[in-house]
Amino acid sequence: MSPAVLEASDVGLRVAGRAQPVLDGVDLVCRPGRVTGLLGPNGSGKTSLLHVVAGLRRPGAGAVHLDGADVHRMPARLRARRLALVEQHAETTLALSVRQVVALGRTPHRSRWGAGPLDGQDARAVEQAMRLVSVDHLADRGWDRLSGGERQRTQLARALAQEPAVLLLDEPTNHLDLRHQLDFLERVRERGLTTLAALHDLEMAAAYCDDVVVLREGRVAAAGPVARVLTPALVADVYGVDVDVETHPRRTAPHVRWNGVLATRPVREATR
Ligand SMILES: Nc1ncnc2c1ncn2[C@@H]1O[C@H](COP(=O)(O)OP(=O)(O)OP(=O)(O)O)[C@@H](O)[C@H]1O
Repeated sequence: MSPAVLEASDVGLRVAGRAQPVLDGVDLVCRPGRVTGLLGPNGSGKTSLLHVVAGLRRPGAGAVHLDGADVHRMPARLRARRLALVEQHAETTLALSVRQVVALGRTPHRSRWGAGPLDGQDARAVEQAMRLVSVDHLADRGWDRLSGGERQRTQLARALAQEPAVLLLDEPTNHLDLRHQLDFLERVRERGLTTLAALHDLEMAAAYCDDVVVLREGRVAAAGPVARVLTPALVADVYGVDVDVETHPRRTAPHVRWNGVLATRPVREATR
């Protein structure tokens, strides 16, 4: 499926029992085929925004459009064909094999009565997705027996098997070792899908994102091309951390080197 434009405009979200909005006036544009990093401290609203953008949570204000169509008015099946979300925690006690978990990604493409074995394009998409993120050797293993990193890669394979136009990733590399982190983000980039990925690692964001959106307390603190936005001043202001942003000697992307927590500026926790 060709990459799409994903736009959120003036999105607001409130939850019962919390005085401050979780999201407030959030604007976001994810351009076709580009990787957009969603950054911000703990509790700044990244997961909530991904859930709104994925159509799982309805915003109290504003709207999300995918190629001009309102995501929250799309039939669920169509939305599931176009948007794939890889959640931060993929816990399950289901006794499914890795292949069966990846095959769940084909559900929105199959007929409602197609519960039997996959064939044709469905089977090809599952095998290709497992190969792409190197879980094909685990295909017959029980999903509940996998390590955290193997699970995370299996969830990416499920999302890729879905053949979406937009890939939404919530801290996709938090269980992965360094090699698999780099490999994972490389594979995501290679797919050329419109991607929105919540990331904590600023160095990874600098290396793999084209654009970033930085949230603070549910609002957009900065947005734009990574090299323009990810500056020492922004990181000091939003995270309360002293960093240098340099030209990497061997890569073209900027390189973020942290020096320590800024003593003079306590990190603001989101008001809970
Ligand atoms: N259903 C809810 N009920 C109450 N508070 C909520 C709810 N959903 C989100 N919040 C609050 O909204 C804020 C944003 O949460 P969210 O999980 O979106 O942040 P995040 O940026 O993804 O955080 P982290 O980096 O820690 O994963 C938090 O303070 C959270 O406690």
